[in-house]
Amino acid sequence: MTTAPHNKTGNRAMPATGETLLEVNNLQKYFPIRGGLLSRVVANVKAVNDVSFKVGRGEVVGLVGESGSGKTTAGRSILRLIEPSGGQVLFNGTDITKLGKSQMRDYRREMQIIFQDPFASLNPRMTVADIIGEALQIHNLYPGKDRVDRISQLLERVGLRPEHMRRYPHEFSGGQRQRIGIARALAVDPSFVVADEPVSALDVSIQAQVVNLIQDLQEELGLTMLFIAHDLAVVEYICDRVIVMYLGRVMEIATSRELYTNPKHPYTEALLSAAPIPDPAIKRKRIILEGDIPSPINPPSGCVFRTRCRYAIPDCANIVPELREVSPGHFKACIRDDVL
Ligand SMILES: Nc1ncnc2c1ncn2[C@@H]1O[C@H](COP(=O)(O)OP(=O)(O)OP(=O)(O)O)[C@@H](O)[C@H]1O
Repeated sequence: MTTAPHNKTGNRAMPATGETLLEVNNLQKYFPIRGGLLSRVVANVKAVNDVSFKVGRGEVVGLVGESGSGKTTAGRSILRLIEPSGGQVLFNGTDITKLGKSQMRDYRREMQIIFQDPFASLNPRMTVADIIGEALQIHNLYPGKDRVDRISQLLERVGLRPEHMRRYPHEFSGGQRQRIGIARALAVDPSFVVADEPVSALDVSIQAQVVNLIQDLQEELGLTMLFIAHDLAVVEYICDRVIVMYLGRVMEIATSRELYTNPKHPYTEALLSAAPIPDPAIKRKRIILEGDIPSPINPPSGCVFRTRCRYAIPDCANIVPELREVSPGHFKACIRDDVL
């Protein structure tokens, strides 16, 4: 999306209830790299490294960062679509990383995902009714004729027609497929949804429609959402608060408004400087981030961003900066307070 439409609701600093639904503590996901004849672990890709944050009930929190910063891995680890290597994921106060398969079932219903790629994420051999109905069947919801009614309702709610349920994914455009993916995620009435770059694979001309649909559904159903994106304009529009990630770590957390008007981390400053600004009255100097994101196999010592940071000082190589609150609700992981 090149320009962000006006936020209809205004950014809410805190969820309406102020109650925490999701609490992520020191989440880690390492992918082992094996080598040699015995296929031993020779290194680890530290995709998510010590990530902590909270999401309030009804809140929409953005997770942003360049490609490779660990956003998708974090989202999937939280849902246990992949197993975290360490840390806690408290959902409604229960650490779901400790649950067995059957106990996890009830939580799976509560926690759903909208995938990034609507072409890869829908089984081409299943009809739309089977795709949307699969989770209903697993969880024994809306049995018998109610199931068809439920699927019809969901299709209409996402802007498709009930008769579409007999068709196959290849008969739909990218935007329509993502609508099917949204209907699938919402079928079981989840309270929490991870939207993993839900529009980035879509044609620019239809991205705003799908973002608007997600926002309308979020408000209507009171969903709690983790909205993953690398496009800051989308995040500013839809999110209450934003978490900025870089190389597996959290760099900054703030309300959307605060983050956009008053970034406190050099990485956020650089990301924002590269984003298009819908308001011509706001001027930003473009900061070029030199080089590529380093390898998560062997991340820089100290602050992982220091090798690309224009404010780095020698201490940044030695100190892993803690995420600390620099003003109410505004957190940053940077040892320098004198630059931003
Ligand atoms: N299964 C895997 N095995 C090994 N490394 C992986 C695996 N999945 C992801 N990674 C690595 O983990 C790091 C984080 O990847 P991830 O996809 O979570 O980042 P991202 O911020 O979501 O990026 P993108 O926007 O491109 O999806 C990358 O370096 C990636 O190569």
